[in-house]
Amino acid sequence: MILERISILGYKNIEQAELTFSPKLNCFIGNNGMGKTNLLDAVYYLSFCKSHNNQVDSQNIKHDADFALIQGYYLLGGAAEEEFFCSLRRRQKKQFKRNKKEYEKLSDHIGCLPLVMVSPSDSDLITGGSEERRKFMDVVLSQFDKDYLHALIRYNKALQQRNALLKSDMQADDSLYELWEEQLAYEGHIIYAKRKAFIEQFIPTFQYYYNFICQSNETVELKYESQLEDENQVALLKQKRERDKILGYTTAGIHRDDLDMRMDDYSIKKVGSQGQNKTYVVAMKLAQFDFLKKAGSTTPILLLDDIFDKLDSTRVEQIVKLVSEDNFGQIFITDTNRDHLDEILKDLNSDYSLYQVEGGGINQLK
Ligand SMILES: Nc1ncnc2c1ncn2[C@@H]1O[C@H](COP(=O)(O)OP(=O)(O)OP(=O)(O)O)[C@@H](O)[C@H]1O
Repeated sequence: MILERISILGYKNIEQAELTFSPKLNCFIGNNGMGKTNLLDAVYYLSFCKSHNNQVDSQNIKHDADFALIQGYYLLGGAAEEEFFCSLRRRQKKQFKRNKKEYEKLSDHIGCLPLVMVSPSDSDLITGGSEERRKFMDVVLSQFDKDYLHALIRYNKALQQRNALLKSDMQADDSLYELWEEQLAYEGHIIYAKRKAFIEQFIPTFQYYYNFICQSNETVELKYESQLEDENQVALLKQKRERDKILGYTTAGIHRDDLDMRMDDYSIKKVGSQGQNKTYVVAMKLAQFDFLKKAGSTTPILLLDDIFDKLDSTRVEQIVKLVSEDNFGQIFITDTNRDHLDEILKDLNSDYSLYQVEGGGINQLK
C-alpha cells in the first residue's frame, strides 16, 4: 500500500501542506516542536480516524482555525488511486469519506489502510497501566480481524451495561445481571482466544527483532495473562457480583488482561534501562508490522517517529539495516539529527524523499 500524496489544512500546527511521497522512504528533519510528529499524526489519522496522541478532536484543529482537513491519495493494489478524506469541525461530528462516499460507521474503515507507528510514547507500553498493553493487542487485531473488532465493541457495551447496574441505587434483578454476564462471557471468550493465538504467533518474531537490534545475549519474553486462562467467566462474574456491587465496577474479565514483559527473567519495567526499554518496544512494533503484513493483503505503512533517541550506535546501526531492507514497504521517518538519516540514505538503493519541517511548514528538499 502506498500513500502517494497528502493534502493537509489546519491540522495542529500545519496550516497548509500539499506533499507527494516516495513509495519507499520519506524523511522529515527539523528541530524540536516544528511539526514532524504532527505530519506523521495526520497520516495516522487517515488510518485510524483518530490522532495517535490526542483523542480530543477539537485540540487537533489548528488553534486559530475553525476546521481541519486531511486528504490522502493511496494505491491499494487496484490500478486507480483511492481518496480518503477527513474533516474535523469544532462542535461537529467528524466526517470520514472514501472516494467521496461517507462511511456509515467509522469502524468500517479500520483496517483499510493498515499502519504501524513507532513513537516515543510507546514507552507507555512498559511504564503505563495494563490498558496500554491491551490497547496494543486491540490495535493490531482490530486492523485485520473484523470479528475481533465487533466482539470488542459488543463486549465494551455489555461491560458498560453491567457497570451501570452495579452503580445504580435500584436493586436490579439477578436475571438482568445474568443477561449481561452471559454476553460478557460469550464475547470475552472470542477475544481471549484471538489474543492468545496472536501472542503465541507474535513472540518468535518479537524475539528475533530484539536480538537483531541489541546484538548481545539479553533474552526477552512476553506472556499473555488472562483470568480466562483457568476460569469460566460466567461463574467468575457470578462469584464476584456482590463484591462488584460494593466497588461499582466489574472486576473480572478480558478487560483486565495484561502482558507480562520480561528481560533476563525480570520484569522489564523494574530492570530495563531506557535503551533496553526502547529496544523492547521497537521490537514489538516491528513484529506487529510483520504480523499485519502476513495477516492482510497489503503491506502496512510504517511511521518511525524519533526512533533513534536513547539507543547506542550498535542499535541505531541495526535499525538502519532493518529499515533499508525490502521487507518494509513505505516508510515515514522523522529525526532532529540529519546524521542518522544520511546513514540510512547512503545504503538505500531505492528512491527517497527528504523534507525540512519548520514552524508547521514542510519543504521538500529532494
Ligand atoms: N491544535 C494545535 N494548533 C496549533 N499548534 C499546535 C496544536 N497542537 C500542537 N501544536 C504545536 O505543535 C508543535 C509540536 O509539534 P510536533 O510534536 O510535531 O513537533 P516535532 O517536530 O515532532 O518535535 P520533536 O522533535 O520535539 O518531537 C508544538 O509547538 C505545539 O504547540
